[in-house]
Amino acid sequence: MGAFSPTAINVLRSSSVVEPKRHQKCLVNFIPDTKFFHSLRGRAYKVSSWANAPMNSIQVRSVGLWWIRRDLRIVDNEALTGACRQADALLPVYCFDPRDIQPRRAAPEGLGIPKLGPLRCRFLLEGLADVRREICKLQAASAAAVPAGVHPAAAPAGALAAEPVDGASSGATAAAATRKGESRETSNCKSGEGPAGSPVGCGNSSGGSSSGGNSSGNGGGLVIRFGLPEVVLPDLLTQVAAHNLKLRHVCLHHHLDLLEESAMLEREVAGALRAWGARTGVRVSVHTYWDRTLYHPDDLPYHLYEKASKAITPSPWMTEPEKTSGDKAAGGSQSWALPPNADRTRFRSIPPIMTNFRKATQTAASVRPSIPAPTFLPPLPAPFEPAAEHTGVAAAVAVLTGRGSSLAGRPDGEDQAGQVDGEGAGAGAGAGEESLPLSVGTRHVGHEDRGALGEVPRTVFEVYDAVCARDALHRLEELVGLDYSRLLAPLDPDAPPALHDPRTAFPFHAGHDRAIQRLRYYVWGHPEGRQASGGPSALGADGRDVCSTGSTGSQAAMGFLPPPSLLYFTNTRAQAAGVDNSTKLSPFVALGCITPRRIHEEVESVRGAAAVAWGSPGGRDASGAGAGVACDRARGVAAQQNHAVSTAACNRVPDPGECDWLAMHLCIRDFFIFTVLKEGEAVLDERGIVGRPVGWRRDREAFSRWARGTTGLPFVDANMRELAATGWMSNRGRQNVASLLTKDLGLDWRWGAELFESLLLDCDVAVNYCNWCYFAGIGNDPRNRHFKTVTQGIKYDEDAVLSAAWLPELSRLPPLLRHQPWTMTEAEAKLYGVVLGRDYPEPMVDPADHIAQLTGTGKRKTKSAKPCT
Ligand SMILES: Cc1cc2nc3c(=O)[nH]c(=O)nc-3n(C[C@H](O)[C@H](O)[C@H](O)COP(=O)(O)OP(=O)(O)OC[C@H]3O[C@@H](n4cnc5c(N)ncnc54)[C@H](O)[C@@H]3O)c2cc1C
Repeated sequence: MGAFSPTAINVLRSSSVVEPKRHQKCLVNFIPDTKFFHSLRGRAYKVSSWANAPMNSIQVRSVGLWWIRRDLRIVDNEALTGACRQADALLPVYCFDPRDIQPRRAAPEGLGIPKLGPLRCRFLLEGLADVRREICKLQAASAAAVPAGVHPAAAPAGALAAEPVDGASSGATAAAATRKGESRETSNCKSGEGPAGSPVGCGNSSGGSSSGGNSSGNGGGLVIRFGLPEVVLPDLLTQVAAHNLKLRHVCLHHHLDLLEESAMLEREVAGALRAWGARTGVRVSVHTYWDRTLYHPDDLPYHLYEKASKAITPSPWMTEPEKTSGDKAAGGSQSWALPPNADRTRFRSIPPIMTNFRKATQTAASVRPSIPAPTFLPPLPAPFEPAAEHTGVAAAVAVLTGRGSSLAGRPDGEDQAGQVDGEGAGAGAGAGEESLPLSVGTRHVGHEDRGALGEVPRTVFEVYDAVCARDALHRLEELVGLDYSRLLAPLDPDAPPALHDPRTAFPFHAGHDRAIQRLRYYVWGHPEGRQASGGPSALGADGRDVCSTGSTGSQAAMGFLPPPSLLYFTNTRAQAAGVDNSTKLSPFVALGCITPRRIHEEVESVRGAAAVAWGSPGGRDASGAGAGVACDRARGVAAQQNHAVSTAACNRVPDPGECDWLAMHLCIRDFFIFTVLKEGEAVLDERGIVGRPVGWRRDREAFSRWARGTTGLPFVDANMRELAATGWMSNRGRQNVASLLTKDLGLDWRWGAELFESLLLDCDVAVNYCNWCYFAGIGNDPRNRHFKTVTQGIKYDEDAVLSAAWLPELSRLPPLLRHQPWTMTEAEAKLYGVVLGRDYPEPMVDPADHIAQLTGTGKRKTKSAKPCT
């Protein structure tokens, strides 16, 4: 008798009593044959054979739909936590939206290159594979934690209790037991995780056969689709509704993005889901969250800004936004009618000068604490739950009916065929039970029709093909002179991640754990965050490790653990080369692998330890003492924070000032984002934030030399080639190449911004376009940012490490000549075998304009730290 006990079978049989209002759910599943009946309100329904109902699935009444955007993490994710809170099932969905990948502007006005270039696309695929793995682990752990006989959604974490398959308690037990079995199987993926952290048997990203999944990737995880979210999401819900006939409530949870283009998309998605709800009678609600900044928009000290910016006249772009009935952001204290990305008036008082913003904000606002990952994930709803064709419930159905376990359900939310009175079942979106349209179709859903989760594409080229962006990719390749198919190996979930270019300053792969590892390495000196690949920092002309403060693996093995790089942050951040000269956290932040507030938390805990070590919250006391004596205390504080501080790290406890320096940069990032919220699309406009017309040149040839790194100015060229090949460029490099493009070549700054947008691993449209506006002189910063690029190179890449790594044609030259090859004498040219104009281009602009008198090294004075005794 399969998994059902005789009692359960009796319950099943007796359940077919027709009582529409109270036992709708029973009607759906247990009326023996198709028949018409009338509800208490007089509506007539046709109900299909119960054998066709989706009996092998746990029927859910509410679904939390987590629309994953730039929040590829399960820790500190309010959208995920919200979606889990009151749902029987959780449906995490990621959409490759063609609009995020295709060009921002078509040629010839724009560059016609993909917004999402291949390097960041690859980083995104890694991030997706990582979050999928994390979800999968948590799903497995949640299923394993559910006691037999309890629907997983009824387990802790506040999920609403959901009923198991109607009346079939032992059936539910069987289902739960099956889930347990599955979870055991899938939880193997934890221990079986390969060296790359790749999933094994967890619905792996290749979609290949694995112990926990099937070929459609139904071993758990998230749904991955190509298409417009406003179309994809309702379609998925239609599938869910077809298999969950008791579905009453769908709650969409997502983080907000920036700019009007995103606000519009979010409105469209909410509208499409509400329309779907109106058609199907399922109540739809929408909850939005904000995670883009360190400080939450609700917490900013607007009153202080008002004071600071009394004299400011609004820019010509500042118009009142149309008031719409936006969704109130969930999560407590939202006191605004519109979400932040749709309400520019709210940010009117954000000071135009960054220092004013930073000082007021850091003085008066506090950072919200991060939130942990949910301890429990509701299961995926049918038909996306792990394959259950052979589960106890399905087997019992087959036995009872004498038929196979083929399924039927609502084939399509729009199909109201069973509603013979023609009354719109969904007329009352948000209506209660009575308006739920009952099962109508008799379409048999075979195995091949089960919801496939979808796979993480193995190559970036699959992504471009799927969204018709191959031509755009070719244009990019032509522009930068690279063939990305040679640079980017496919993602292999069963192998360690492909090696980066050994010259890269960003030798990291996406993922939350990797972001945390990097953060802890940087601020605490945790050795596991040290990367094997040293980047150009290891390539100093004299063999010296110029910027990196880390140790090699063998040094670590000998007990020489690295001091935290944070110790040197103020000194090294401005440097143009090196892995550890700066945190390298921006790509993780941009993709949402980690939040700025999580970084801030770690920095604050270091500050706690540092303040103790230095004997004062402000850092070193006047005598310069205070370090060594307090190392033990520092260790104690760190231990309380669950950090093992290495002896070497303890010997070099950072001055709290270093912590301030890092926190300040996170605040600078906020400034750009809030400026964009204030100024809106103006940051994308040719005339920029201040609305100033400038006659930008549109010389393709000149732009192409800049993009390929053949301007003849080695510091600029090395940076541009590094960007094209690795997706990374230091802040120093970005400033110099932007200055050359806008101030010396006078080329349209938006071309530069578009190329950066496509190539940067850390591209954030607000930060990128705002920075470009500033360099183009059309931001609202009064400073004229015109750089002497040759001098800058000598100052911030003293040993010409970058040119050595990226300009092989100059690598034979000594550092000073690598910075200024045009100064070679004939004898030197002969000696080194380099002819300007043949091996390396003549400078596009007069190099004399790029040389200033050097006034120092440009490096801050290194603070000495006393070792522990
Ligand atoms: C023309 C131009 C374009 C830029 N485009 C981007 C972009 O698309 N995305 C992006 O994140 N940064 C951008 N930046 C800012 C800056 O270059 C990078 O944030 C920084 O280089 C990232 O390296 P890091 O993580 O090691 O930063 P660190 O120096 O270690 O700083 C820590 C964090 O502070 C923030 N931060 C530091 N400097 C800045 C800054 N100038 N502006 C904003 N945030 C900052 C970042 O989140 C960074 O991760 C741009 C700068 C310029 C000049």
